[in-house]
Amino acid sequence: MTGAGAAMRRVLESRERASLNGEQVAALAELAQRVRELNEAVVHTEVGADEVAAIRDEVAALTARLSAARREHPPLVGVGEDGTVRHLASPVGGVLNPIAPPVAIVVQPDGTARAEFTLNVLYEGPPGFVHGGVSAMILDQLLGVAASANGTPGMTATLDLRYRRPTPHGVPLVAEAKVDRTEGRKTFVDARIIGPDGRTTVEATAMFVMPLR
Ligand SMILES: CCCCCCCC(=O)SCCNC(=O)CCNC(=O)[C@H](O)C(C)(C)COP(=O)(O)OP(=O)(O)OC[C@H]1O[C@@H](n2cnc3c(N)ncnc32)[C@H](O)[C@@H]1OP(=O)(O)O
Repeated sequence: MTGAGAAMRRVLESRERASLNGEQVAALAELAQRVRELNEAVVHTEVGADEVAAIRDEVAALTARLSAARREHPPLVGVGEDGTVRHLASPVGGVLNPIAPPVAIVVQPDGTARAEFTLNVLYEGPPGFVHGGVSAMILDQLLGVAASANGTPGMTATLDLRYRRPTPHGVPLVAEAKVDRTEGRKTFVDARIIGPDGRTTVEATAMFVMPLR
């Protein structure tokens, strides 16, 4: 394991996070997907007040059933040689997190972290467009994955954003991030979100710093 990977493992182990096997992850990921669909249905529903009240009570009963056995912290899956962590409950693409936008990040052979995704109305800011904070969150994660894939993971120390034009929701988007350079414990990474017309909507530059301990 690289020094960076070992350092990130120390950071995560100090949080006492459990690992799940593939079968457990798949089962909970399916549950999370059903809850995502529920979330969207809540925003769009036009059913009457009595039906809303009945559904509210059913949802409360389901929450009580799930809470019958609880972990103290959300689980993680593994730390790779480069320090890459699969954070199952991440608010960006975490398969167990029902509020996570569906952003699956893939690292390409040249080190670019890339994701193709479509955001629904749950992530709306201005009508018809993605909330700027959601774009920032997705870019922060993508930038962090690129830094990790470079063998230089760290904590976000700075995140600079330039919102060039509104990012539409309900259409396919692409986001990419790539390391520009490293200076000691600092890693500088650039990223952007690209709309369906091929034009950049948001640009970001971040500096990640590997904590000493
Ligand atoms: C694969 C998973 C991807 C995950 C992606 C998501 C990542 C996240 O969301 S991380 C959460 C958000 N970020 C945070 O909470 C970070 C909070 N801050 C910290 O933990 C610390 O301040 C940390 C680790 C950034 C730096 O702490 P520390 O190691 O003590 O840094 P320190 O020794 O003071 O500084 C190291 C260098 O970095 C510089 N630096 C540190 N912080 C900053 C900053 N905010 N701005 C500019 N420069 C900074 C210092 O000036 C110093 O530079 P030099 O070596 O040239 O003098």
